[in-house]
Amino acid sequence: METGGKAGEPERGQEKVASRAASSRFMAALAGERTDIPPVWMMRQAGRYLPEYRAIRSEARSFLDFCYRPDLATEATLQPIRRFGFDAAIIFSDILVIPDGLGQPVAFMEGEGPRLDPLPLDAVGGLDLGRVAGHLEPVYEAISRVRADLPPETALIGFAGAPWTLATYMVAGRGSPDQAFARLAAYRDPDGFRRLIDVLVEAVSSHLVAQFAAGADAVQVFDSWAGPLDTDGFARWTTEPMREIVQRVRSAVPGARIIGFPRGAGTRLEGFVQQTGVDAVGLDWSVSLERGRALQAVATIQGNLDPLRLVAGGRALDEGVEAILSAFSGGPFVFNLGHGILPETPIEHVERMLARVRRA
Ligand SMILES: Cc1c2[nH]c(c1CCC(=O)O)Cc1[nH]c(c(CCC(=O)O)c1C)Cc1[nH]c(c(CCC(=O)O)c1C)Cc1[nH]c(c(C)c1CCC(=O)O)C2
Repeated sequence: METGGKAGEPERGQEKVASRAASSRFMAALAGERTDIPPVWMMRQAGRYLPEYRAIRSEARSFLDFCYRPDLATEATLQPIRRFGFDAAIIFSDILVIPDGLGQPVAFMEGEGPRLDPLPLDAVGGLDLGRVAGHLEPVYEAISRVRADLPPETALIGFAGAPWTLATYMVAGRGSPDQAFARLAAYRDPDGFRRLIDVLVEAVSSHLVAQFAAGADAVQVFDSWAGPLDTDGFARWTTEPMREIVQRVRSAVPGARIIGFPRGAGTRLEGFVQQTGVDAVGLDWSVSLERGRALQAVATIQGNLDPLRLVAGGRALDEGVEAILSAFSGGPFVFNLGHGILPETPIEHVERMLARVRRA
């Protein structure tokens, strides 16, 4: 592994958090090092494309019940590591455990995605921050078990949804492609919306700190719906809350490694990185290779293969992988998809991608 700091790098990596996977390729990349072979993992790497996941999925009454069963969550987290030997495991859970923990119950409808009773902004005071840590205890238990079972060179990633993305589900009660409902709510009642975001900043920060305490080596914050925000909204609801989360987590866990993933941020990525202080930034597949390379001067980048190339296989896959490797291998880089792996992805395509990334 080569070491070489990044240009313009502030005092990053001075105080290192005690990490079981401190010597791993993945942790080196998060520290700003260029590695000989890029570390690789996949968003949604545990899940329905794996027969062994489908086999244990029916053991739980519901998807959230599955997430809250440490035995099942541990097994699902380890499955893709055993099969593919990724450089990092990500704890099997969901971003919506936070609203569920705050007392806004979440249900997953087969084939329809999540459903919540929509939260009116004047009911934000009824959310119960005191409930979250106890409710999420099974997640921390699963993290401890996974860390104990993982090879030391495999990093364990904890995660949370970003406040804006969580808020979109909480106020609308479901997902939507443009988040019109949440954007309108934020325009009509910015003070009420701010109160919701403030509650979520606190819940997300505590959840991330607790995941580090349980054994996570790094964390990723998913802002899956950052894209539809306008310039002012992006600053208020994505960048500013993330800046505060980074600050809070690092004050509790010095040297904590944090990956931000503001999906759809486009031209706003540089500002996001500089203003939040994240160690690494996830790139969706719409981010050009040139922009990605420019970002490596300020942060480690992670991404950004179109998950449909992985479904297609063949030339589409090979060319996509090669283009990313040749553009990004000269700087700090974690190979990943630009969003989660799709359930219809053939396993042989994942093997082919890994062989190319590792030049095996
Ligand atoms: C928005 C969001 C959610 N969850 C998540 C996000 C952010 C990333 C993104 O944008 O996709 C994040 C998430 N969800 C899940 C993980 C596990 C770790 C991993 O392997 O990456 C992670 C990191 C498991 C899951 N979360 C979900 C599944 C599928 C449910 C099942 O297996 O029955 C899994 C494996 C369900 C889920 N969970 C969510 C939705 C919208 C859905 C339904 C859509 C779908 O089915 O893919 C909310």
